[in-house]
Amino acid sequence: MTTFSSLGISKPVMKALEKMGFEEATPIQEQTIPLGLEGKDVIGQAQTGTGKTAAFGIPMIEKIDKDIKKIQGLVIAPTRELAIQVGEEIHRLGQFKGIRTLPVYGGQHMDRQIRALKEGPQIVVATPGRLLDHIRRKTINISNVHTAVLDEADEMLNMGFIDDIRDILKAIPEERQTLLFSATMPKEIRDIGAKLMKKPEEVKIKAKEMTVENIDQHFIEVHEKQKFDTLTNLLDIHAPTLAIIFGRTKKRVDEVTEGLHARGFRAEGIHGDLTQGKRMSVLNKFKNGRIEILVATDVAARGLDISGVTHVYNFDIPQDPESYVHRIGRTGRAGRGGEAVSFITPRELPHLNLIEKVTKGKIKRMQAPSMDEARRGQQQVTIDKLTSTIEKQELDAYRESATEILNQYDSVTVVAAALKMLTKGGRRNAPVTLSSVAPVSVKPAYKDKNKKKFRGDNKRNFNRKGGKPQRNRKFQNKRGKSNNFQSK
Ligand SMILES: Nc1ncnc2c1ncn2[C@@H]1O[C@H](COP(=O)(O)OP(=O)(O)OP(=O)(O)O)[C@@H](O)[C@H]1O
Ligand SMILES: [Mg+2]
Repeated sequence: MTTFSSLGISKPVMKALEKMGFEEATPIQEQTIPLGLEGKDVIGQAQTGTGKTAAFGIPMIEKIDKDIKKIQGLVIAPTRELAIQVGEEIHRLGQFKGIRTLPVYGGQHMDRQIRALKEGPQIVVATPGRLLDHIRRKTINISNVHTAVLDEADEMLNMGFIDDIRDILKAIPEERQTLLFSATMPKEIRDIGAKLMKKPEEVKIKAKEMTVENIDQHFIEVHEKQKFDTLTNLLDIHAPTLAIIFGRTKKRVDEVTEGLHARGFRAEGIHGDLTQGKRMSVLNKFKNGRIEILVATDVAARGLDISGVTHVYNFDIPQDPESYVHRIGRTGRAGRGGEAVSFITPRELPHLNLIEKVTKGKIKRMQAPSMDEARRGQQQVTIDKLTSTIEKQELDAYRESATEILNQYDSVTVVAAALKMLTKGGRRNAPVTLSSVAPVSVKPAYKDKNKKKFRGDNKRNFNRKGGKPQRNRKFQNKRGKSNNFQSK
């Protein structure tokens, strides 16, 4: 067990950690915070939900001179929602040191952002496009930045972002400290990253699998046309507290969301074509439980930390194994459990094999549930509610009417009628048709690289390779959550 105080953390940050309920450092924090404090460049890789934000946030905060009202720390993240979330976590960590943190992202009023930048934030958490806009307009000064972080580094160094990142880093002094963090780091991308750094130290928290072991992973082989019925049946059986459903395209997300509405589920979609205001309001509704289902493109795949997400469904299998890791990592965070179910059409089975091989995980086959099981699932939800009402007592006001009705009908009939009335699902048969989509195929690059092992290989063999069994370390934070982070 490593306490934060043994890592040489200052009093104000210790006070913040205590307030946040962080008692012990997670393995990635334990290993990278000292390096960060020494000023070393670091490439940090650890599973989803294991505290990478604080791993780079804490040393960054420690190095800020709070009397200098200039941007000294810069974090770059791939999506707006993630920039906001990381900004909030850094703000919490730096609250007693009096550090000003500002998120800067697209879709926000430029004028308002420029005004906020003039107020002298010391840490900026930005998305690359908007940050470059400010650099080009000279409305941001990052010439005093001494610490730069790429969160979701492999995504930031991938084709879509790499040119922007190069341009941004050019505007920061070369003697900076550069930190790269992600749950996934393909070697080619890591090599690109290392070229932007000075003698980087690599910290990779060893784990048997790339995905967190407390996420139960399943797949269902299902034809395209049956996916939607399978989904609603599963939702009835699982009765998730909060669930994220990933679809391949924006149109797909819209269609699945509409279909879920037609069948009586509280769901909203999130993707890049929505206004920023809408994106935020959908996410907020999801966070405070006003909707129970978020249907999303990969815009929500990385980094988002929403407590209470119990289930992730890959309505469409993702193109890259890395994307699979991040998507399912929206559940099973900070040591909690979670369940992930992926829908695979028969032609996509080789793609599933590739995902298993790259992530070194086992995705267990499960059968598509029947309508009958779904109906029982719906009723179970009602029964649970009924049971908890019984346990709470306070039923005296209803006893007289209950006795009257029981004089007329037998008890099973009465309870059955009550269950029927209370059980949702009247709209479960609403017809829903989605536009058809082509199956995902294995990218040629992956195919070539994995050709030999991949073709005749049997899943079992490549799942068993490498890595010793992991020990689990439990610790409880003050909010009462049991954090079962995996230890090294
Ligand atoms: N030492 C700790 N003790 C208790 N909770 C922690 C600790 N460190 C982080 N957490 C909490 O764990 C959750 C996950 O942290 P974080 O979002 O930083 O994970 P991550 O490794 O960046 O995941 P991802 O790869 O999905 O981005 C957050 O709610 C965070 O506040
Ligand atoms: Mg993260």
